[in-house]
Amino acid sequence: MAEKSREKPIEMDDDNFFMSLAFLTSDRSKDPVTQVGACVVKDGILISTGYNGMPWGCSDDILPWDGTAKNEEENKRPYVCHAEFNAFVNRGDKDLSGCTLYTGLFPCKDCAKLIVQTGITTVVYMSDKHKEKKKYIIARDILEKANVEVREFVPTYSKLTLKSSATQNPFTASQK
Ligand SMILES: Nc1nc(=O)n([C@H]2C[C@H](O)[C@@H](COP(=O)(O)O)O2)cc1CO
Ligand SMILES: [Zn+2]
Repeated sequence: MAEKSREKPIEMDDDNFFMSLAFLTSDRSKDPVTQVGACVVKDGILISTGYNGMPWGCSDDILPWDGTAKNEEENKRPYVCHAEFNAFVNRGDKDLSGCTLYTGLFPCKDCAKLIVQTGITTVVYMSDKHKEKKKYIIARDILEKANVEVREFVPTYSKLTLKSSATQNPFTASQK
């Protein structure tokens, strides 16, 4: 009997796996404009995940997400917990020193400070679409000054097609 030929599975490395997980996590966000997901990883093991949303117990429906209200306090932006922030909160009592953070969007300056203070040593991001804005210039500067390694993720895995408004691009990876 002829033996069935088996294709060797393509290896899915840490970067492709954990960024995909960050994007999957982002789908839980109620933000209709920008869904962001993040995960924290130590030595190839998942420590926690987070996505952007209102603080626990605050309804998602009491304030508009779209930034159209006249006063700042009537918009969602100042209230929302960022994906990275929630990933840190969700870690429980685990030590984050030496961890890698995967995030769909480049961290803001407040999350950059948390990254440094928690001892995270590497940040992998998919999009830095707001990089010219001051708060991201400052964020990058904070990470650089604190010697946090920052790198852009370039997908190389063929089996994934994920979409997220974090990048405004379909995340269509292909094996190179
Ligand atoms: N790194 C990030 N993580 C996040 O979770 N967000 C969230 C907060 C908001 O819900 C949404 C849009 O953020 P902003 O562009 O208005 O600020 O994305 C935004 C950024 C960008 O700083
Ligand atoms: Zn942030």
